Amino acid sequence: MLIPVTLLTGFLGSGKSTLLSEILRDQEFANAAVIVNEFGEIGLDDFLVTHSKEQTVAMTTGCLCCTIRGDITQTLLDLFEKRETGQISPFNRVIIETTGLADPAPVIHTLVTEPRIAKRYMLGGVVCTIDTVNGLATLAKHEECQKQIAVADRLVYMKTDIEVDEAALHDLYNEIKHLNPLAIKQDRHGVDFSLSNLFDTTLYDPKNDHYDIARWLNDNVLHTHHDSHHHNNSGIETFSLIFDDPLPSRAFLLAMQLLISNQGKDLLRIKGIVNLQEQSDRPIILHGVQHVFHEPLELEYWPSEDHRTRLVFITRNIPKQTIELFFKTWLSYDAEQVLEMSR
Ligand SMILES: Nc1nc2c(ncn2[C@@H]2O[C@H](COP(=O)(O)OP(=O)(O)OP(=O)(O)O)[C@@H](O)[C@H]2O)c(=O)[nH]1
Repeated sequence: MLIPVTLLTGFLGSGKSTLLSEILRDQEFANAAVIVNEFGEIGLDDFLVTHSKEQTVAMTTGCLCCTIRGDITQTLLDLFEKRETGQISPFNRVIIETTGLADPAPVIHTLVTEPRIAKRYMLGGVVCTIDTVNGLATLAKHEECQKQIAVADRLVYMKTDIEVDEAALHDLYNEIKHLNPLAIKQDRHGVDFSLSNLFDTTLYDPKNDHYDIARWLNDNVLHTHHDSHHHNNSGIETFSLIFDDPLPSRAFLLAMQLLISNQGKDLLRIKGIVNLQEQSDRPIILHGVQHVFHEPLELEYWPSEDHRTRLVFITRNIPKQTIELFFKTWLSYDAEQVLEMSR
């Protein structure tokens, strides 16, 4: 059983620590281990220190972007080791709070690509807090904030108990909907706010013991409201591609590889389920963040009646038409042409 790791992101002062201490006060998350990247300052909530001391690791080695990959690997391995040897209580999940300025991508890369980590942990999702009081201004000024929002699975609107200009709030919600229509959004002070909904956003649904593609892709948002072609100044957009017929494996996988190696940094996130001609009864699950891809997962069976290939993209400055045309071109080649081009 892999231990899920949830990344808690959000801009400086947006409420990450506040949300985290709330999580740790909840009985349901009593067995969570916490890693805090402090960026050279001590900001741990008192509660957190007293209640889950031995399971809280503070990393103060500097800028997350530069040091995180080595650090996070070592920290996660140490935690696991201590868990195995009984030095700390057997945590069942890990929450990593990143610094406000950090790009979540390096942490996700580490989780997915470092083999010792991938054997013990899995990405349980990315949660991003949003400061509804200062959000619009921050979004306009900081590209990394837009990116944090774009790659998140769950967004939490914080500080909604503070009165702000209705029109500004409306603009903020709109802006966020365009940056990330797929993420499930919650109002921290809303009546139906639920901490449990922030976790376990993976394909496998442990409650019902099956793969839940619809929940994972959450792409019905795109189909019902049309794809988000709205261009704001961030250039970030979300769209899905659907292929009705099974795809030729070689052409498809090569196209995917080319796309990732050439456009990787602007493919903020790709998720999908793929029907390949050669193995049409066993779908392939794709999951990537920028130029890093999980080893494609092969399912034994189709989780639902829908056997179409469905790919969801969150891109920056790559319009849907470009990707669509790219696949169309590749998939139109016959096997021999593809073989020729892959040499
Ligand atoms: N009224 C109100 N205040 C909040 C809420 N969330 C956070 N705050 C306050 O906002 C300030 C910043 O919150 P933190 O939780 O420290 O934010 P952070 O994202 O961890 O900040 P950094 O660690 O600096 O990146 C604190 O003074 C919090 O008490 C909220 O929902 N309502």
